[in-house]
Amino acid sequence: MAKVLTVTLNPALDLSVETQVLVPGEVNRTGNTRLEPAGKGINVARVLASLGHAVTVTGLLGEANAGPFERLFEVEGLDDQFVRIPGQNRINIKIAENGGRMTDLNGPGFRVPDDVLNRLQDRLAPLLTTCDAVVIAGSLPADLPAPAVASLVRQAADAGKPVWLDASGEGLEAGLKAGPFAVKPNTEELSEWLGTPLTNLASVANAVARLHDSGIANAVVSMGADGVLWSSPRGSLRSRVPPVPVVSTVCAGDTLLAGMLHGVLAGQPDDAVLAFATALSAECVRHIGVGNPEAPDFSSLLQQTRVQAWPVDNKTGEMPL
Ligand SMILES: Nc1ncnc2c1ncn2[C@@H]1O[C@H](COP(=O)(O)OP(=O)(O)OP(=O)(O)O)[C@@H](O)[C@H]1O
Ligand SMILES: O=P(O)(O)OC[C@@]1(O)O[C@H](CO)[C@@H](O)[C@@H]1O
Repeated sequence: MAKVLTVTLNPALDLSVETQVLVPGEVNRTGNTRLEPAGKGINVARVLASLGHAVTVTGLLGEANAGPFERLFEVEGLDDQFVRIPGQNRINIKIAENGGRMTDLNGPGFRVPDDVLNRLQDRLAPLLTTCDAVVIAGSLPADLPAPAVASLVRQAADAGKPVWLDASGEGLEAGLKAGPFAVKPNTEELSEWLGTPLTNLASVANAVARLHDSGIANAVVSMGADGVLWSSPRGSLRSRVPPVPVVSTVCAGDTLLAGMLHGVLAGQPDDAVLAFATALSAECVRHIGVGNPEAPDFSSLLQQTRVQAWPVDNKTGEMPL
């Protein structure tokens, strides 16, 4: 099994709430609620650890409410190398309505000290000597400038490690310029990066071609219920998800990324990598929290997941997602 380092610059306690249709401005009675330490890199780490990998988690962690995170790292066997900073980790609210609609309320995060990037890079340096891959995932705290993502991607790439990047907005734009090995935007994030709406598979493929033009070897585009498009130097594959009841789609992208990294590091064939990662992300949406590879019916989900080759240069036609 591999050694993976995940970087989370803006962790969050996720407050997940299941409810009927939300009526703004009214008292709404909820179903299940759960408060859990999260943030994209931490979610990826949990899935990778459950798949048997040795995972180190780093990034920035607010000291004021670090306790639940520290307990999670201990229980899940994650090596905690977070840089502590003053202040609170944000609380993000995830409202899952029983009709499948999700509403995310994500906070800006803590204020960071001036020397924080140097401290983080000092922490990363020895960790980069021993890991097989690096995941940099999630947003930046409000006052950490986006070029910080580029600095971290470059540091890991200069150490010879493949970087898997999952960022959005300015962080994505800056990070892409530093040449990560793989990037996992969803269609919304990719559309924002490109500055054009993505309405069909041909437009997604066009955006993916632009990622390749800018030097990115692996583009993994998550398209929600429409599955995944993975384009690499070996070609393009498109997966379709198995039918599942949807409770919460939060963490589905993180689960997908972890599943992809798991298969790639194991040297599995591309279609098997994508099928496994897609099935695991579909498992994830059936409940709150990250995907569970030990789900009793996981092999059935995997069997129902379809993967087909997709010609990325096919930019004609109005092929629906
Ligand atoms: N309704 C659904 N049914 C089955 N699978 C789904 C559904 N929604 C998402 N998935 C699976 O999860 C993957 C990731 O979902 P999505 O594109 O929403 O990621 P994301 O926006 O990055 O998620 P997040 O950032 O909340 O982790 C999809 O590509 C798909 O494989
Ligand atoms: O605000 P960001 O950092 O972009 O996203 C944070 C977040 O929405 O991502 C995870 C799901 O992918 C959640 O655990 C967390 O709340």
